[in-house]
Amino acid sequence: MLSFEEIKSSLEHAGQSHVLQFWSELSGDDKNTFLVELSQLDLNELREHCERAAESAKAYHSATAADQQIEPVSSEFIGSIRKSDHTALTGWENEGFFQISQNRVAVLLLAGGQGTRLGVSYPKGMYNVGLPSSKTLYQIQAERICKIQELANAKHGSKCTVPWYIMTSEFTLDPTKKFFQENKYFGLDPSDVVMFEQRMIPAVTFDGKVILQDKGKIAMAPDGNGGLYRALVDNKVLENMEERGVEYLHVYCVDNILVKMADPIFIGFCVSKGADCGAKVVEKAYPAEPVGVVCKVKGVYQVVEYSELRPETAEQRDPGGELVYSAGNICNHFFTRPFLNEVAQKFQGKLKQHVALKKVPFVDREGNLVKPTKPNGIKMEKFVFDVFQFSRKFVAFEVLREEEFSPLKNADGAPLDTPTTARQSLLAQHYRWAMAAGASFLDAQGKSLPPRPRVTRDEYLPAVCEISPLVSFFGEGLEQLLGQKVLTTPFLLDENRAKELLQAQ
Ligand SMILES: CC(=O)N[C@H]1[C@@H](OP(=O)(O)OP(=O)(O)OC[C@H]2O[C@@H](n3ccc(=O)[nH]c3=O)[C@H](O)[C@@H]2O)O[C@H](CO)[C@@H](O)[C@@H]1O
Repeated sequence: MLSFEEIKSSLEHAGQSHVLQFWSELSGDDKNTFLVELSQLDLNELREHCERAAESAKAYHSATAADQQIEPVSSEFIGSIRKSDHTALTGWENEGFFQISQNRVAVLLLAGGQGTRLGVSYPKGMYNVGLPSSKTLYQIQAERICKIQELANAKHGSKCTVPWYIMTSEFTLDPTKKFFQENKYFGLDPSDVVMFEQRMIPAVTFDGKVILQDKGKIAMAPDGNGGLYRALVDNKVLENMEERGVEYLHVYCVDNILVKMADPIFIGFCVSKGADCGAKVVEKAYPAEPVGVVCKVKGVYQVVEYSELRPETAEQRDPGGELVYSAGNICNHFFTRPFLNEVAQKFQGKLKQHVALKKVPFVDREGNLVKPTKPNGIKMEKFVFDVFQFSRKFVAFEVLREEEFSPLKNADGAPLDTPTTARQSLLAQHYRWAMAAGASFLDAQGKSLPPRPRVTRDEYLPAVCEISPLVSFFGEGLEQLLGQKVLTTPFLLDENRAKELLQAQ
């Protein structure tokens, strides 16, 4: 820990001496806590950070939009589930399973966000969207890892591991760790779940002053999901991957209830194409949908984030009436370990800083706590996809929204991306799987329910059917369990029920 004098002089040097303006009013304990916090700041970079933030704030409104010199990616460039034949899909899947069975594949969860829009005080992964099983997002994801290992083992006679790397932040590390411990890591080996923390950076006023959220506390925020690359270095995560022989990473965000972790088709597609970097996309649903778009900027593949895409660009349509910028980013990325190494060594300091203007509570000069009603602060964030530009071979892969994308962003009451839409998406998918396996449903009074094999989350679901990932990941293996079965809604297929169904045959 640095001494008070050292910190004082560094803050003066950075033009931030106001940070200590209430020092004399703090208790001994508060002084200590504050010194610890200040010692952890990168004081050498503080001046540059504050100056850059102030410049960004000035440039924010006058800036040439990030989406200038933007071109759509051609549809031929994008690999696609919909447009590929059975042979191609099976080939990629086999390749993916082979790599998994050889311990070359890991998944990496971005879980450092604060989930402000959802409005919960705990990590989003701990959210229970109200499924019959009451499973949380973390549990669903953990069980998918168990299952993918089992499927790869069954195919290749292996005993493989898919390590789970989880990037957390100061907000999410402790509760996430505790939650996993309390739940015995949902059946995974704790040594294969590697949690690490991203850095936090100070929020700054429009004129470049660090914001005090309390007399002895700076307003800090995680450095964006692109903080991943620095966090990989800080926490020696790439070394851990190398020791385990991991070559391919599937990086994903916490809130998509349909995420296909370590998806063998996606991994196999990227590996077969010799890609070092890849992204899954879905067709954008409507122009203002809050998803980034995969496109080219100045000839280089990139994602332009929804917050930086002008409405007039988002609304452009081709002569057939389709959105021109329709390749919606679902925050599912593929990276090779060598590519991540290169990014970590050469490029992570060069990643673009994105500016978000936020309402940041602060203490004024008199020491009163103020909750601003309009934005007063700047939070700088890096984005995980900003490394695509450094890729030698980038590929995009289009998947089906109803099978793979239903994010939880907003609290119930909002029209989309809520606990209700997430729950409905999963239940609709599981109902379709049961139908495809040959099941039919009765209501609680024993009356037969009309089949709707192609139902989606936006339609009326005739029956409630939830299938544990420990029983089936992709809908596989259900004919044997559910074929010709008449099931009563609500129906929960967990491992015990699966055993009973097998024994009854
Ligand atoms: C920058 C980014 O990736 N944007 C994507 C993100 O947008 P969106 O704005 O929804 O991004 P979120 O804020 O939800 O963050 C995405 C993920 O990154 C994590 N996180 C966020 C901030 C942070 O400092 N640390 C951290 O780990 C979150 O926990 C989450 O798992 O998902 C959308 C799909 O749902 C995509 O269309 C957007 O292009």
